[in-house]
Amino acid sequence: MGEAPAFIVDDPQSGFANGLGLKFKGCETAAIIGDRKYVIGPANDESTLATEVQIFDEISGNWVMPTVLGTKPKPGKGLSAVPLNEDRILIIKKGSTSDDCIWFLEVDTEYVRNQKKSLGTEVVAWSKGVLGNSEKPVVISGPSGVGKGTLITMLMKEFPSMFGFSVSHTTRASRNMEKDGVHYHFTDRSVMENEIKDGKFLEFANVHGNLYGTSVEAVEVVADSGKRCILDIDVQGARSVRASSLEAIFIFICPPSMMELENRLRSRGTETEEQIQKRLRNAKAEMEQGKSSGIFDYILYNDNLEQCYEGLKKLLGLDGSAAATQKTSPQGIDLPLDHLVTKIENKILINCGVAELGKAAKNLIVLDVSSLNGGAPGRTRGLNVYAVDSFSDAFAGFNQLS
Ligand SMILES: Nc1nc2c(ncn2[C@@H]2O[C@H](COP(=O)(O)OP(=O)(O)O)[C@@H](O)[C@H]2O)c(=O)[nH]1
Ligand SMILES: Nc1ncnc2c1ncn2[C@@H]1O[C@H](COP(=O)(O)OP(=O)(O)O)[C@@H](O)[C@H]1O
Repeated sequence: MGEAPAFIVDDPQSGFANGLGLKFKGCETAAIIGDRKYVIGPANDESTLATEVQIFDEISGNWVMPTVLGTKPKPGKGLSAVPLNEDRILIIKKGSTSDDCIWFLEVDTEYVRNQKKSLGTEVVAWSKGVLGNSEKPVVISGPSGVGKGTLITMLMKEFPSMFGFSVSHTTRASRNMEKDGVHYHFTDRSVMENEIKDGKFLEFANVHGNLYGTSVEAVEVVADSGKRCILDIDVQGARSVRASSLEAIFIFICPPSMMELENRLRSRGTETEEQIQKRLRNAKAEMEQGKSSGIFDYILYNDNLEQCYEGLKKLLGLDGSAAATQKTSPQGIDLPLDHLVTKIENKILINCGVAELGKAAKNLIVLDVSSLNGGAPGRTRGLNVYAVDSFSDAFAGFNQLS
């Protein structure tokens, strides 16, 4: 049996409904947790373009120094604060860019009690509220020189708003045309090994004598932008991802022959003879594992590039129809001033009001708070955001609503 809603705000202008609700005074909002009131809004100091949180401690009767959260709320756009538990508040605000940022704050209650001269709140996680991100990430593997990079570049060029590349870390030297942070994050082995120890990597492997790895951050950055993540990783990495909690589609790319693979590697002209020989030796084992390991959902032969690309698009459901493109394009969420927020257990429903004629954006947005995984600052992204058609769709699974 489901619980009653924690609160439902019928009239946002009327103040704190059920002791937990929202207060809209222009672009200001507040939440009360126990003896503390958290007021969130534009900074009093007009010269700073910031949103601030101020905490009022009822017991000491003191206001705590404001903490800066990020850029100012957008004029005319909504801002809400939802208490999640004793020390966490979810702040929902329209970002300063075209996206809606959802800020999830962990409040340092210790500070409020001790009146320390430090920040009273800390942003522990954030997520951009973008719809259309439910498609599984795509893992692409295959021997060096088979054409993975070429195929991925074609896909990203044709569907720029749909796919985002997971930028790996590597200890290998950069090639002429490669840019740090775009093709790879080029790094030192000792730095990367420490980061691996710190749990920052989803997977890593020694490939052709260098260390390569996918950071959790690399995948989250793409997810936060509302795009479908593409990973270009070797077979060992694909095996690790298969064993991880990341659900993905695994595609292995094969060359038409080893001779053609060698031709492509040589004509690319990015490796020394020694490196080419190493890559060709490794290619044999990779081909065997790729075809027989059971890791991969699909095998594609890259003989004719155009045909292989068409095959890839077909696997990804991109058959060229407008409907397919529409289905996976991310949509930002509008957040008007007069939206309503409802929280039931782990779900928060934002009702953004009546749809503007001709606008595709859905107006009932669900934030699934249970998908937040907690942890260190900057590591806790992953709020699951989706649109529904009706209130009951949002809370399907709860047996009873009061
Ligand atoms: N496991 C793993 N492999 C990666 C990662 N990034 C790249 N690779 C693989 O490392 C191998 C070498 O990549 P690279 O040095 O760019 O050479 P190329 O494949 O010949 O273009 C390829 O098989 C890539 O798929 C990663 O983050 N993790
Ligand atoms: N189907 C194909 N036919 C001929 N050359 C190809 C084909 N696919 C890719 N290439 C070329 O082969 C070389 C290696 O491709 P690349 O995408 O760098 O491989 P990978 O990323 O798998 O190492 C590049 O010069 C690319 O232009």
